[in-house]
Amino acid sequence: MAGGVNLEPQIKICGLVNDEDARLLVKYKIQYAGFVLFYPKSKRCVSIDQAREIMKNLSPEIKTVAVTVSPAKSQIEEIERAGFDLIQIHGTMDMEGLEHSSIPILRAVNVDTQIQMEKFTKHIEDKISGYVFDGKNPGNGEKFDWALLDTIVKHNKKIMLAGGLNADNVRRAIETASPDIVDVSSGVEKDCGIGKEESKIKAFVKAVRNQ
Ligand SMILES: O=C(O)c1ccccc1NCC(=O)[C@H](O)[C@H](O)COP(=O)(O)O
Repeated sequence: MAGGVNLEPQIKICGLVNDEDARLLVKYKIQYAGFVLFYPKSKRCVSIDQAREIMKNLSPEIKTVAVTVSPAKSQIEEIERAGFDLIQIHGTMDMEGLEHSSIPILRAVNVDTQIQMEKFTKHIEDKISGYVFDGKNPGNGEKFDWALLDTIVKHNKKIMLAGGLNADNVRRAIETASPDIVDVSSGVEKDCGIGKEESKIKAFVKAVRNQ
């Protein structure tokens, strides 16, 4: 990646569905907690009320991320009112909704064979605190070619790497792409697919922190 090497990125665990998931994030000192909202097609989708209950188990230093797909203005407002730290946006950006919001944005870029960065007005650009580079279909455990991130210029934005990461491949991903944050969901999930598995989180954290 143009602009620096980060061999011990922060960690985001995405798709929390219950209190136990949240307690594991505290135990393993994970920095970001993601909640999939307003997207019933996802098995990890929770309501804002459920997310707020789960969040009570997090420690204050963990940043909460509302993960959305093409959120409407009213949904952006609801997310802001609920007190999330960041909104992660896949799909389309409702410029009017975002113009009037002050919640920092993580813009998701779902990568297929190349990375094409969007252009935004300065007002929106200033609200984007980082980019989440993810596989083509988010939350499906799909990787993309991490070396594509080599061409990205950071412009003071956080670079988050997602898509098919797990304890076995995350160190290689870090060494290839040197992201600021690594983001995982399927790779630390229980075999039944609902909720996070402690042994997988432990192994993931060990690999990221090179312990
Ligand atoms: O997780 C979902 O089901 C989901 C649905 C719609 C939009 C985004 C979604 N998840 C976003 C993410 O959490 C990241 O894509 C994720 O951390 C990477 O997922 P995975 O490849 O399963 O590790």
